[in-house]
Amino acid sequence: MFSDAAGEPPPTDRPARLEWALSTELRGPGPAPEGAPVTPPAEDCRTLSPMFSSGLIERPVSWVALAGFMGTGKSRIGWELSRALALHFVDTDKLITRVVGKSIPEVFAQEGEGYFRACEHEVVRRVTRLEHAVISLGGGTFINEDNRHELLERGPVVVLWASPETVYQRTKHSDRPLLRAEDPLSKIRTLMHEREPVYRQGTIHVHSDGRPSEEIVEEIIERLWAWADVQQAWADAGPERPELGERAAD
Ligand SMILES: Nc1ncnc2c1ncn2[C@@H]1O[C@H](COP(=O)(O)OP(=O)(O)OP(=O)(O)O)[C@@H](O)[C@H]1O
Ligand SMILES: O=C(O)C1=C[C@@H](O)[C@@H](O)[C@H](O)C1
Ligand SMILES: [Mg+2]
Repeated sequence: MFSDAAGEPPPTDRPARLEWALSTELRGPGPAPEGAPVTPPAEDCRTLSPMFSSGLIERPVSWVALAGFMGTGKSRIGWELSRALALHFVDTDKLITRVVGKSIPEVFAQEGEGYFRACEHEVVRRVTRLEHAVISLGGGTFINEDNRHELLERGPVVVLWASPETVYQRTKHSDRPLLRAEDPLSKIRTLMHEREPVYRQGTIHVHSDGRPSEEIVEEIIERLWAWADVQQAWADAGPERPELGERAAD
């Protein structure tokens, strides 16, 4: 279960295991997440083109993270965005399951949510050091203040939004420990309401309700170009530039 593509067993201590999981994750795109198109773009085989870090591919950013509530599409859209931008793809939930060697429901049940959140923080520290990557976060990752600060310092964070009803439809057949309830739709509404002010602190906000993934990816790329243009204008303006706290394209 834990051998990588080369058949090597993973290391047993956690930091080395995290490095191992990151390096295998970065080796290539791996399988598409649930629901994503089965056939990747023609130029994308198991590994990215050597052009991807050479400056020959025009893209608005070389690092971006996706945040938002469960079921808003971070994993699926992140993977498709990474293919469109020819960037590596890291899904932090998936990375944690690889490092810990348990599914997320198992981690929550056997190790506790606190342990999961500690893993999440460690993973954020590592993924913010990566280059050429699209990072799909877990639904709660951006809620932690330290994580949020580190992510926003690193680059743009695109927040995906969907209505509680859409989230319910997209998650009802899967096991998300925080949505296990007699009335999952009410649980979604309550948790979303609590988290909404925090998600609003993202850089760019994109709605995913009733929209095909291609359209969402296209909008994200357009908004990232607009954001990058503003960053460039600030950089060109030199020391007289406006406050860097201001954010574009929302
Ligand atoms: N735009 C979309 N249209 C239709 N289905 C979608 C769309 N985006 C995502 N989905 C589907 O919704 C389900 C949940 O999506 P996904 O796993 O990407 O959400 P997530 O935000 O990563 O959730 P989590 O926070 O729990 O990891 C998947 O089956 C996915 O294929
Ligand atoms: O919103 C959350 O807190 C979570 C979302 C999922 O992505 C997983 O990270 C886990 O189920 C917790
Ligand atoms: Mg996900």
